Amino acid sequence: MTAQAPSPLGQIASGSGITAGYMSGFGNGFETEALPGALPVGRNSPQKCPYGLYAEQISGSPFTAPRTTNERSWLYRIRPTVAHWGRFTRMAPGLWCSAPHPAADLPIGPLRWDPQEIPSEPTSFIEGIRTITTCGDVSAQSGMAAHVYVATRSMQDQYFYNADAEMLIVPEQGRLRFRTEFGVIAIEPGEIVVIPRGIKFTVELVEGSARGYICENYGGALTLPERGPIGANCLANPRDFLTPVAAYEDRDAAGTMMVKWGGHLWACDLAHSPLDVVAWHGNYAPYKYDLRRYAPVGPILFDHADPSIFTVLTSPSETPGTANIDFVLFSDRWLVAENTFRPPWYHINVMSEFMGLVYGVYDAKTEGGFVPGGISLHNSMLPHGPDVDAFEKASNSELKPHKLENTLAFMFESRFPQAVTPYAAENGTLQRDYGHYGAKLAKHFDPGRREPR
Ligand SMILES: O=C(O)Cc1cc(O)ccc1O
Ligand SMILES: [Fe+2]
Repeated sequence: MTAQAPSPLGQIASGSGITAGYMSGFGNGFETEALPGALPVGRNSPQKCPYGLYAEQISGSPFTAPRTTNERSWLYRIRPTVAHWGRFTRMAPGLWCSAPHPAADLPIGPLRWDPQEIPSEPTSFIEGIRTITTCGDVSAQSGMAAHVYVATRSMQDQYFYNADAEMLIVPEQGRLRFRTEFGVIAIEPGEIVVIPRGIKFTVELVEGSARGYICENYGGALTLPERGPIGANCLANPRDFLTPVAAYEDRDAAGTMMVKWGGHLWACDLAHSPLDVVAWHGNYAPYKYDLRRYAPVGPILFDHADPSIFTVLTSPSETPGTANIDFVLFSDRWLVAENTFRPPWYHINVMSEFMGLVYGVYDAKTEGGFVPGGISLHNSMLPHGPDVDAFEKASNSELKPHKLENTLAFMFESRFPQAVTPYAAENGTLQRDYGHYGAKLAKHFDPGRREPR
């Protein structure tokens, strides 16, 4: 299980453009060092660590979790986290909310949003987090919040960690560089990054601005779904998940540490960078994944399979098969099913469905309403399905093999109903007439007409 990686020697420098190095595999026990010999051999806690480093363990699971879900890493760092600390004060509540949060006063029904606007004033990744929905309860470690982020500047001497949740980030516009305690992760639209709870990072913009989606997972760590009879290959393959090699900065400069804890943001002054981990080993670490490497499996003769067939990652709950969150992908694929209504069927789902679009057109909807950067929310047990144009097209077109191309939509699907934040309901991006698309579906019933079975 252990992957030995080539380590870049030396330190990371902000904006230096050094190529990020990665190790491959999902949930592996990795080991990596940015200075030769920085990792203690054969033990975790020697009396003195190499190079005068401090040893620190981060436990992502209870110590006693079964081996399959037991997560921890050992970090060898210039200062332990207690030294990257000060007197924290609560930051003003911005637009980042946690569950339970009061729901907007909206009638029940399908909801859809235009893209959130990218502000003209300087806005960092953390400042630009706008919560759209929340569900579950952050302090019960179950449920999630779905956010959009908008950013126009890099975080400068600002560091952050989320004690409440693991963060799954789905960029829609703009490349980002996550400088983390564990190393550097660079991502672009089409890729995702997952930062587990408690891991410190700062976010730099590579271009002028950025926008995307975040699933803040309060519950069980995201993991690969079982493949069952699909076998050992396809869907998201473990080797395509990439974890960074160790990279550190030894930098004594004034900065700010921000922590999200108990549903609030806290900040304190720092005198040195906390990204000071020279070497680490373990299986609790951030990772990235290129969604275009996802190998979809689907119906090859007739019918439309349940979208769970496109699950990339799942956050399990205590109830088998009942996910806290499923992260589901709708990407390029061939539609070949014969005598089949090929788009998603009309649907009422006990799970709630938050959808985003990175690029292209989503096949249940006519082009234009659900656009990249937009959102739809089909909440628990609320009906939804193709609009009238999509229905007519799919019911009448010739069923040749057809490729859905250059499309990337996704769903954060949760067992919990999602509460829309007052911000999302009132900021002007909610499409007021979306809820009525069903009324346009004509009656086709004719007792004298019978389609062949
Ligand atoms: O609502 C949606 O568009 C998501 C979805 C996709 C699909 O292929 C089947 C069911 C479903 O809910
Ligand atoms: Fe659905």
